[in-house]
Amino acid sequence: MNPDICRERENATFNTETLTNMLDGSAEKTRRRREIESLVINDPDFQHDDPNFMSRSERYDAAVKKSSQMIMKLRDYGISDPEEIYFYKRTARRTFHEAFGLHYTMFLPTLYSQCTPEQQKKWLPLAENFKALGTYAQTELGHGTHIRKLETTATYDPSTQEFVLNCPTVSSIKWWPGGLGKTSNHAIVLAQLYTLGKCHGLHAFIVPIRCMKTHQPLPGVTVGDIGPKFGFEEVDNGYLKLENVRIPRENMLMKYAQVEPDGSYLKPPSDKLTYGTMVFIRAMIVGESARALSKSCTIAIRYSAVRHQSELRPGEPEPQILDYQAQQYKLFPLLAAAYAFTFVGQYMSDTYHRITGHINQGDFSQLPELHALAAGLKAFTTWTANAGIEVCRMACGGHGYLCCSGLPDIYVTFTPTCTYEGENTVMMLQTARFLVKCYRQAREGQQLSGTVSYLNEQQRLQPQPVSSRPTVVNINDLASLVEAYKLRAAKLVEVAAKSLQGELQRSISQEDAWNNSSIELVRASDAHCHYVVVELFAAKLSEISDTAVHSVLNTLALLYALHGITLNSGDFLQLSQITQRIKALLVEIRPNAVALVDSFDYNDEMLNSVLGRYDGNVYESMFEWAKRSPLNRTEVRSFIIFNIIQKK
Ligand SMILES: CCCCCCCCCCCCCCCC(=O)SCCNC(=O)CCNC(=O)[C@H](O)C(C)(C)COP(=O)(O)OP(=O)(O)OC[C@H]1O[C@@H](n2cnc3c(N)ncnc32)[C@H](O)[C@@H]1OP(=O)(O)O
Ligand SMILES: Cc1cc2nc3c(=O)[nH]c(=O)nc-3n(C[C@H](O)[C@H](O)[C@H](O)COP(=O)(O)OP(=O)(O)OC[C@H]3O[C@@H](n4cnc5c(N)ncnc54)[C@H](O)[C@@H]3O)c2cc1C
Repeated sequence: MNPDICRERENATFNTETLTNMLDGSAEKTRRRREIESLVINDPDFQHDDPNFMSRSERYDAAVKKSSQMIMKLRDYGISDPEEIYFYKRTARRTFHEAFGLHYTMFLPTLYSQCTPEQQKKWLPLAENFKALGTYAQTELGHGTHIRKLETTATYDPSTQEFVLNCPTVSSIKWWPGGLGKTSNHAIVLAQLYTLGKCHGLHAFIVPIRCMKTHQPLPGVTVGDIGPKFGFEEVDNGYLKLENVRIPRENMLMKYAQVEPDGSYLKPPSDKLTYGTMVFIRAMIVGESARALSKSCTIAIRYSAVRHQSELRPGEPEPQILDYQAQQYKLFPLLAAAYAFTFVGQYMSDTYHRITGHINQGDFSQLPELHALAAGLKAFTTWTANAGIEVCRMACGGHGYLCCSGLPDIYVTFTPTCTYEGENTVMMLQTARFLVKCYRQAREGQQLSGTVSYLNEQQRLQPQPVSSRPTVVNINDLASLVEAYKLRAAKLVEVAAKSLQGELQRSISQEDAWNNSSIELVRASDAHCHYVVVELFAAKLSEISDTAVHSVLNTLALLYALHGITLNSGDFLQLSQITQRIKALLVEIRPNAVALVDSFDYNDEMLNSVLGRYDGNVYESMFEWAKRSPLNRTEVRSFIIFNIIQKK
């Protein structure tokens, strides 16, 4: 064990196991999670070479094999709890996505949430036993964001009681769905529904695309892989062109909307229920932001504890780079964000399941807030985590740029979260749409609830416009900082609403006024989400009984909130002493930095990083890893070229 990293652990002021248990929910949950992870770690079937030593085709084949092995093994172990399945798969896939990922994350959830009981009876056994292997095909070459303009059509033919599916143009070819290219034999296809000559907008259909016996594409189906990407090399994101493909009427997901045998259309309680799977994934992505950022912090902070470089004081030994204030200022606010997002991810998941429970009982009243919250927090946390992973990589110097550091793989796997499941700017504008509506309701005296109730407070404090009120912040008191973030959010929502109002008074259209206020609208959503994160972090602290853990997390929460103020100082009165306070907090956090990342409890296999190894023996393992590179399998490779050059 590296002596530096041993010393770091000896210096901690709290018990990492206590914090790990808190993050898991209990000591028993920690035990069970580790037990499940050890099933993977100790399984020779999952000991394979680094995918970075493989070609794209080899990586895809290995991913399919791993997905298949996981299915068999989970069955053999009798593991069926969704959270335990997630622990098992997360350990097995390490930093990469799995070939059957979309089947689990979107195809199955869509069947669960949008099939009638009769349809579930038919499709769930097929899908849960992987006979029907599916994906979620919504995006087309011409449209990803603007789904109301998707062009694929499903036209009902009452004479045969079938839908006829077509991609009428090049731009209507389905493009991007994960697992579509080579893996899936079915797809949930989002298409414009036409019946009795009328278009009823986007609806979801189960479309067989490959033969379940031969896996060959079915008649009328052109399908394939879209080619190499920035990352996601294990995933066969694909294209799908449908030409007069006929499916039975029963293949339209009819829990909310129906087409009768004669072609008559029965509309849903809300036309946004078709969008439900997207809200689910957005909500879950918030937790993924926390995991990607906490892994990156674990790697960068452990490495910073064992890396010695440069000279702090002449003549003294090279210090640990973690002792540089600049290094701390890079990493510790990200560590704080990783904890903040861990708590927000738990809150978002709980809120999603609570509200969808009400929706399943027919109460749709909280759907707009769920959509706005999931959209905003997905954008806010992925943008922060995405940038943070890069900071962690660069904080590791040259070795961070090696694949064996784990950081490039974490980055290229995580970065599309800012785009897929709703491009982040578009998501922030969706949240702004909800905030402006709530602001107007508050001004009319309506009582708001949930995360926007602060907009009522702002009205009671009239007539002073929020923007004129001084932001007096007690920089040592988290409650005071929460208030500052609340005031900032209220102020920026008011600024955005007034910008819209001003544009409208210039008698331009609502749409143009909206577009001309987009900067203020996105800033208002960002401020709202930032307030929600700080508020939730503070609320979580009130649940912690262990004084040592409470103290270290309180320090992180203060750092997160104060650092956020310095990043947005234009919105707060730049309090000069904040920088000094931040420096003092960095010093406070320094002895606990390694223990704080240890508490995330990532085992080396899942971290997949020679820099972030628990034992800190980075150089030895880097050298061993490099020697395994395929290029090193022969001592001399292109001697023919050398000979040609030498002959010249
Ligand atoms: C097992 C688990 C593991 C988890 C582990 C996680 C890891 C996960 C790995 C996954 C691996 C890759 C997975 C990528 C998979 C894709 O990327 S799938 C494709 C994703 N595509 C998108 O997200 C498209 C984004 N675009 C949209 O959602 C819509 O076009 C927009 C932007 C919301 C606009 O929709 P629109 O119909 O034009 O609506 P708009 O006119 O803006 O608003 C109309 C009203 O509808 C409301 N509305 C809009 N959308 C919604 C909605 N969804 N709900 C409710 N209301 C809504 C608006 O709020 C508005 O309400 P009001 O203000 O009128 O009251
Ligand atoms: C790795 C990966 C996996 C994916 N998996 C799937 C999948 O499984 N299934 C599936 O259906 N799709 C999938 N997608 C597609 C993904 O959902 C879309 O790429 C995403 O919704 C963004 O849409 P777009 O590509 O059309 O971007 P665009 O909307 O064209 O974005 C381009 C720019 O236009 C801006 N813009 C667009 N509209 C507005 C607006 N109204 N106001 C202001 N700015 C705007 C955006 O902010 C952005 O800056 C995947 C994508 C990736 C990268």
